[in-house]
Amino acid sequence: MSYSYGQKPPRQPGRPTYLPPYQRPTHIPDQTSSRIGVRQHNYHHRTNPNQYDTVLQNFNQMKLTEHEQQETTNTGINFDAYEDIPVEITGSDVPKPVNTFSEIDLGHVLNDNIKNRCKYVKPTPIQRHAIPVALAGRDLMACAQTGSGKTAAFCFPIISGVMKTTSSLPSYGRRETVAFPLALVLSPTRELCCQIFEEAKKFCFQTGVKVAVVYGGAPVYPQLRNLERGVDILVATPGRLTDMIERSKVSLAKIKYLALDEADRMLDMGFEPQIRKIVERLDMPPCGRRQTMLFSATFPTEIQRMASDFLKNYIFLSVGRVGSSTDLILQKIVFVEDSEKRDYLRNLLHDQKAKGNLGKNALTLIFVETKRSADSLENWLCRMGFPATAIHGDKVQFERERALRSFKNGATPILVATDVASRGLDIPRVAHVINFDLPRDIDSYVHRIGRTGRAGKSGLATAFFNAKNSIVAKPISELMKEAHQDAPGWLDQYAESHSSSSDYRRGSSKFGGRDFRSGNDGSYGNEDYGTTAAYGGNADYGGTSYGGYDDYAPPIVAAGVSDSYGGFGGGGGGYSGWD
Ligand SMILES: Nc1ncnc2c1ncn2[C@@H]1O[C@H](COP(=O)(O)OP(=O)(O)OP(=O)(O)O)[C@@H](O)[C@H]1O
Repeated sequence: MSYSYGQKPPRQPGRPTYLPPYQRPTHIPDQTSSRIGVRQHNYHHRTNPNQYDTVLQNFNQMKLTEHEQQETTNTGINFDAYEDIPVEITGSDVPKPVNTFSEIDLGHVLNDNIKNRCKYVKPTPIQRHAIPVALAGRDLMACAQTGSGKTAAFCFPIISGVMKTTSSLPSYGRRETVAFPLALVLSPTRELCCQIFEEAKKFCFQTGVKVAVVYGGAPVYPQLRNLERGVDILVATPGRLTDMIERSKVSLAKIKYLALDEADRMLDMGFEPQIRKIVERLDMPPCGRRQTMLFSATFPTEIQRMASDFLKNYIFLSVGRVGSSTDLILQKIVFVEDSEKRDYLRNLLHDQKAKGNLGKNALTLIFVETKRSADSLENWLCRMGFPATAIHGDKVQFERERALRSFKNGATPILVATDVASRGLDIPRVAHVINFDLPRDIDSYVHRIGRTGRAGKSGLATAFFNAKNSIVAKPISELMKEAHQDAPGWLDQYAESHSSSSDYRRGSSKFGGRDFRSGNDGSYGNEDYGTTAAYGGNADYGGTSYGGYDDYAPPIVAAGVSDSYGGFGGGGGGYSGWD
């Protein structure tokens, strides 16, 4: 069955036809496109007819100027966007937040780097709260919205702590055969690992602190050579790190600081055993003798409970509702059947290009579900004349890096990606995220759309929805409303029809909005975790969510991995396909 966009989709009798805001004729005349073939008269407002248009107008006012598009520094951050954000801190003896970097004793050189190299004028809310907690030596579980500066929030205290430690240690006089880092930062993907490494190097300039990186898919010898020169802070993906530890190239015996970025991903099904091995069964000092910090934008209750094994007397900090998206991202959801997605996408991209309403240098990131569909969509886009490239877990690392580079520098301003690019990547000019295929859980959606609207800038996120995506109808609708955006009425109808089914998971109140130790009774700071009713019997982390995310598939030996391990004389054994 086929129908044109804007007509009532099948099997939802009574649903008002939804017309996306950018296609509406009123208020913003130049947003209407004949290309997309919308029947404008079909649109009926549900509640407040102007609400969505107002958001769009706001977006247009906020949209990236060409100057902003080109800038690579962070002076343009819109801190006002974060000022009235709700903050929840639980735990005992919580250190006071700060308002400025100069209030924090990070040391002269690091402060200088923050100010002059990074051009950070003042700390973001997560930094204001997390840095004092970390500097006080406390363990921390921290959640804050995508693009709000979590990397610096864990890097600054670690660098500062390492600087104090290294000054009392002899400097590396010769090449070491075993590296003994003082700090370990773990991240789930190779690209994120490289990004954290680059950020950390920038922060460490002239501090004397040595940063190194190890990640899968890349030749192992250059990484080993760097380690031999000495390393204070090691940024790593778990697979390659485990391999290096088992081959006695790295020892964790001197670790004082452990940070897990995207911690919920690192501890979810399939990956938890590998993290547990690194943190609990190799030579890492135990909980209490190291400082542990976990960061993410999403933190399901069940994962919080698991993560608490790695922490001692920790502080839970959430800035913004955990798992929420920022108001800076204008979310649009359009009903498109699978068979019509490509046509819709083509028209959308043509339209975007013709109007230039996202800025001349805008980058567009398109998420699909599988590696195969990433390749296929990339090919199709290129055939249609769009400059596109693709990134996914079946590409060898060289191809992945090349694709990302050509996207970042604008040579191919369209990137088709699987979830391998959904978390953490900070690409300033991403103005539009398109969920060509919606993910099956709301957390992935939050991370994906979070590739735009970063560091106080605005962004646009469009999702193609059809009946197959009913599982996320309710959480997306809630997320949109929470971000003061109008979810279409038909989405709520899908949400209602689906909410009673057994595989529904993660309504907005369920997936870690607060410290799991708190329970529902507000008894914050309960250290004996007596209020476990908050997570007991929680079935919302059901097993259906992870199938299909091929880049995050549970451990398998990927082709690229065995290549890169050739130099070690064989496969790494148990090395996972997820970096
Ligand atoms: N205090 C600050 N002032 C200005 N810019 C900042 C500040 N802190 C961080 N940034 C910038 O904000 C951007 C987003 O930061 P970062 O990548 O750490 O976000 P994040 O919270 O880790 O996001 P995600 O959840 O997607 O991983 C980066 O470009 C970073 O340089």
